[in-house]
Amino acid sequence: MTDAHTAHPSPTGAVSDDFHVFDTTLRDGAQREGINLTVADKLTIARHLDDFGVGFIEGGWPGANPRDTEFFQRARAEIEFRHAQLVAFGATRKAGVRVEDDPQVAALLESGAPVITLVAKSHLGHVELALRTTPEENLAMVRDTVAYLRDQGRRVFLDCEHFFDGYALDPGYAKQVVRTASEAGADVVVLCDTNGGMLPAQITAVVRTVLADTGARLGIHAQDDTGCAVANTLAAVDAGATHVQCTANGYGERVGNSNLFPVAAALELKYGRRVLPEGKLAETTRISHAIAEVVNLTPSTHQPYVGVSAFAHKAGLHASAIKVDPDLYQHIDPALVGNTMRMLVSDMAGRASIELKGKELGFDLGGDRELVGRVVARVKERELAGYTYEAADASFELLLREEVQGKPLRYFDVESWRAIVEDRPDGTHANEATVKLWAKGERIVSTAEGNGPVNALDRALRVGLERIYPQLATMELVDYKVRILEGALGTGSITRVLVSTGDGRGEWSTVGVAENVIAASWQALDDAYAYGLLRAGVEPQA
Ligand SMILES: CC(=O)SCCNC(=O)CCNC(=O)[C@H](O)C(C)(C)COP(=O)(O)OP(=O)(O)OC[C@H]1O[C@@H](n2cnc3c(N)ncnc32)[C@H](O)[C@@H]1OP(=O)(O)O
Ligand SMILES: CC(=O)C(=O)O
Repeated sequence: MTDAHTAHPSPTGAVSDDFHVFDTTLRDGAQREGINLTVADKLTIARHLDDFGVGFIEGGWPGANPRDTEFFQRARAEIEFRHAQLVAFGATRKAGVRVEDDPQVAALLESGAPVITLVAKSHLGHVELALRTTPEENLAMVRDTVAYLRDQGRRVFLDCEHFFDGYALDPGYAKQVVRTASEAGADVVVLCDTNGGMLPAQITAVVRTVLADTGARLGIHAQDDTGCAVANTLAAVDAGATHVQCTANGYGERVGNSNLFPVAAALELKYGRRVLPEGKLAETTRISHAIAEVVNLTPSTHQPYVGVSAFAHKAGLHASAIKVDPDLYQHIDPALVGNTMRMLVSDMAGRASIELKGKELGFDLGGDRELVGRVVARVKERELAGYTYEAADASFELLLREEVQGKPLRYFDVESWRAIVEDRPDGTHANEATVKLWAKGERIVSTAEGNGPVNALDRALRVGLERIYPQLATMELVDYKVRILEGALGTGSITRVLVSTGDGRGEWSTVGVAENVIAASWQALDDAYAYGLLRAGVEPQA
């Protein structure tokens, strides 16, 4: 027998083998509805995961489809893993087939992966109904496949599918599968909550008993069907599991898998266990978002630790305590996971929220209670009218500057604007807008067409102003959202428009509210360009 550790030494930057963070984004994560990865996507994600510092990256099922087979060929040739070992996933040999003759097992070896995870049945119902074989043959399938792959110099982990449900049905048989795998040479036997129906207390009790009764090294693989996958993973660790299987952002079959990022953060920060290379925890937010980008899913804003809202504070009472010490309303310092604290301004804000937000924007408002009180009152009044400042930081900053300086910040004054939509007999529409403005003492009358009335208005405004403010040429609208606030009033409802604008260096958001969607859009555009010019360092009008 070749020793797997000798044949495939760990990458130089790997953390201790005593505890495994095992990632299965490229296998179980790829089983999520809506994720369709190319080989190039898989290679990119593998690089991100290696960069993060997980110990094992399960790359897929070689032989199951050409993409996974190619992934292993290319990963070996193209990626120099610094922290992780590549893992190939597959099943135990088929019932009644010699392991040497099973093409699926041969494909696992051909993948060249130094580590192989085998999925095996440990639930008697599955042995009888899904495998259509006997309990004894299932044990032989486990024994033969593990021993054969070990003989071929591979390190082997064994996933016991449906372990917890199987244990409830027949604990003796479930444990026999664990012992068989361990005795045949599996380094870790992973107990899987495949249907994801378990709760943390059940996991702790079963893992503790199986560990005591078998002495095998145990791992945990938890699906998230009860919303407890992360809790179940940690419950297994509490009971002695030393190998956790997770996926980036919790992607996985059905509702998902145990989320790698909160699990790694909890292990490092709450358990005090070093599971990532030095300095890598602070990369958590970046890696989470980078992987979301590759799989083409918007990162969840409310994901623990890494979401943009994970350390965003809205309530005035929270802000008043945070002003004294951020730890009073935060379970960790966000910088530990590469995230940042943010203050949200809304009608739930109090003085402290405004002071902290002001500080974030570079204003020291601490000494002026009267000023801060005025800003709080204005925000509450405007939010009642339909404005929302938590989603429109730039409009809030303009409001704040107006209160601080005692007058609005103006780059241009509006005499009037007009937008026309012409319905033509052939069903098409012509959209035209005219704006009349004053800027730097000059009267400007500008007309433009657009693919809608708001676009025409936007273009007329820019065309008119660009000669005076050439900085506007770098700015573009990147998002436009409309929301009807009083649905019951139908077409007479109040409309809120949120606009995001970018200048190649960053983005900012502004808000407008009116009974008329075009008037609300105009307000948001007016703020957007005023804020953009402020960002560009242009002096406002006196
Ligand atoms: C819990 C999990 O998520 S495990 C991961 C599951 N992932 C996937 O299934 C994705 C990749 N799968 C595939 O591409 C295909 O299902 C393949 C290539 C693996 C197999 O395809 P097919 O040969 O057409 O078989 P099919 O998918 O219909 O059925 C699976 C077969 O494996 C057998 N099988 C299931 N589990 C095991 C096991 N642990 N050990 C051995 N055989 C098994 C089944 O009994 C069935 O056998 P049969 O063909 O004799 O009926
Ligand atoms: C192996 C696996 O993905 C499961 O049992 O859920």
